[in-house]
Amino acid sequence: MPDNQYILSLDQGTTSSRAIIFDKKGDIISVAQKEFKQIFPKSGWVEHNPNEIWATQVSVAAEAIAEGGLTGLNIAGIGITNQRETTIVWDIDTGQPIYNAIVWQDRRTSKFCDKLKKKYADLIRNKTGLIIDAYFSASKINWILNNVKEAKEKAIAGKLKFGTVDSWLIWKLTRGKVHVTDVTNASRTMLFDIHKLQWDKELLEIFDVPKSMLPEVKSSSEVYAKTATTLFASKIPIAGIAGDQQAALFGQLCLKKGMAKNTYGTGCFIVMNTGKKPVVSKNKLLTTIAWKIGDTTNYALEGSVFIGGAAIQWLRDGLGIIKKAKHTEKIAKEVKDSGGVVFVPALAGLGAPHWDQYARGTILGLTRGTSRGHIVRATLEAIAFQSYDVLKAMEADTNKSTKELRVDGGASANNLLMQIQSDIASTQVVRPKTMETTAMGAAFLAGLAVGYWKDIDELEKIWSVEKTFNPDNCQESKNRVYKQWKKGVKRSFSWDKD
Ligand SMILES: Nc1ncnc2c1ncn2[C@@H]1O[C@H](COP(=O)(O)OP(=O)(O)O)[C@@H](O)[C@H]1O
Ligand SMILES: O=P(O)(O)OC[C@H](O)CO
Repeated sequence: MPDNQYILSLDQGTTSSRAIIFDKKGDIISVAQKEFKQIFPKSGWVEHNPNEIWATQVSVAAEAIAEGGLTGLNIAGIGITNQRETTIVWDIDTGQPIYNAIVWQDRRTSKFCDKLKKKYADLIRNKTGLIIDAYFSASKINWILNNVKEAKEKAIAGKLKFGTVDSWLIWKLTRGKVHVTDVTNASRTMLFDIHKLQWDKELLEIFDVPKSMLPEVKSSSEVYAKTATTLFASKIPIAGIAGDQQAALFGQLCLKKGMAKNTYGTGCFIVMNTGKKPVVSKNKLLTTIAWKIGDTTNYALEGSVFIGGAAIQWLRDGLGIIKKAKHTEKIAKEVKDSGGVVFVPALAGLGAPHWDQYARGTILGLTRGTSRGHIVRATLEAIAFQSYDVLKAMEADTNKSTKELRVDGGASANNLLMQIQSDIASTQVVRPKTMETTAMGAAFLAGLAVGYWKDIDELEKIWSVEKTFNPDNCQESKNRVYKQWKKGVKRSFSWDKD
């Protein structure tokens, strides 16, 4: 591979599209990022404009290439990583989406999912590893087909395509020639059998989705297609795809069974590599596909916490008690503990391991002595406690204690939060030097496919530690606050149910 070659990673997230160029040492050459509009048509509904997703993504890609002083000829391969579950349906005749992208956070299909739970909970869990919830793509496709004029007829006639964001981007990058996804994204649709690695006929019937709409499912690291020449003035191989949480697991090099990472972004996503066999959770975690490279499929357990850093945003934008997210560390240090305050940030229901879509945010234990510091500290504790609840469930499922948790995402910059996490979970919390682990994971997958990096050993040399947080030994106080937390969580359950 000549020296002037790089890997371009497209990281299409919930709030922004980013493009990052990596060199062989894993160093970042350039980054470009654009936010796009969040559309909230009704309470609980969240949409994106797929054309805006595409426009922002392609423009940041061009910007990153130009900023690095490069052209398409310098890009050895493209890796794509994306917000998962978000559902796009488009018409192959017009090339246009028939509805906005329905975002993973969207709750409009909750009632439909409630009905399905009664009959299909076990069947769906056994085939897909998932717990029935509006979070996943299947009920969102069903909604589009039943609510957009003529959609059902067009779908039956084979005129519509469905894709998670990776599929949509590849469709656009190839000017409508290639309709693919990878196993990690497919495993989040609720239509994919994670054991047989294929779309499942029975699930397609339950959700009333014609098979012709679905993309071909590929591994996470192979050349799927080349970009259309008109885009980057050269045909660049698209060579890696993974959902963003799986990409982060790979980018954190959690390649061995038992290794786990937590991404502290808007939500918290804790994912543990469980090796070559899927582990069926007895504790309401999701079984999902970590990646497939060659013929080898790696599985993972995942716990998604819906509100993580978003709780900090709420302190800033909702309550107005902080000016910047990063101020939380200093403010929380003004008090020695949360003074008995417990904040359960169930602002969008509770995800793993509770799965209560009717839970709502709860602040308990207020007294006249409660200060802003207590509430801010309770918020940081809540992020750590929610993640710990998931970790405990993982430990119970795998019969092993977690020795090390690798961390990334915006809120992992908060040293106090990381220390609280280490203390409460009694585990080492390890923050890497390169925090762009999601983009890096997709770059690694693409780079392996095109021979930019030879093998995993070469990747191991790239990842390095920035800071390690070691747990304190205050078991007694830990037990006390955790007990209070559990009490608070119970109080938040079913709050919004009639
Ligand atoms: N120093 C900090 N302390 C606590 N939370 C932070 C800090 N910096 C950023 N955050 C939170 O991290 C989130 C942004 O992280 P990011 O990884 O960019 O999220 P996403 O990819 O989900 O958009 C925001 O919700 C923000 O409130
Ligand atoms: O875009 P993020 O980083 O908020 O991640 C979204 C997840 O993939 C949803 O499952």
